[in-house]
Amino acid sequence: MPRILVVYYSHSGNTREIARMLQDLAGGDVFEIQTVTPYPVEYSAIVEQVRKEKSAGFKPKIKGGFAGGQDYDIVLLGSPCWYGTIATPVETFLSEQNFSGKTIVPFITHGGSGLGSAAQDISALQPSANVAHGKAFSRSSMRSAQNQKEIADWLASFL
Ligand SMILES: Cc1cc2nc3c(=O)[nH]c(=O)nc-3n(C[C@H](O)[C@H](O)[C@H](O)COP(=O)(O)O)c2cc1C
Repeated sequence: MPRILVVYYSHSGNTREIARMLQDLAGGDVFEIQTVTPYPVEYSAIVEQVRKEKSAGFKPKIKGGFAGGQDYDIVLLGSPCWYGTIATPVETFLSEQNFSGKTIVPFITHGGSGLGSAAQDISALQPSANVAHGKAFSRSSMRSAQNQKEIADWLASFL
């Protein structure tokens, strides 16, 4: 049985919900990435703040507490889609960890963009990991029973 880590960042709860479903089905450990300074709750405020941060190349500081990158075989890595890719706190996390030789499977919740460039951008930050294509979850349909079956089938395809 592979050793599984579910690690994710979630601002408004969607990615957290998928992370919980994955952990229920696949088992393993869970780690939630949290920023030191929380982002504003209001949607237009966070969208504007992140837009400015990205154009300035700013990476938010995250809370510590995870040091076990080499303890797992499969890392299910969850993020909201922010501007067509993984959220900046996930970029910070990846830039601080070592998942070389490990398999990273992205799962992304989004409002219409799908996976965007998540897999390529994760590979750029963890060049020695095997990064799978991953799975996108639309925030409007992620709670459907159909989706729950899809999640179980998707996990069964690589576990
Ligand atoms: C800063 C920011 C940027 C976003 N950019 C995109 C985007 O480029 N494409 C998209 O489909 N959704 C985008 N969204 C919507 C989120 O991906 C979507 O609501 C996601 O499910 C939120 O996940 P969470 O509840 O785990 O934070 C953006 C949301 C935020 C806050």
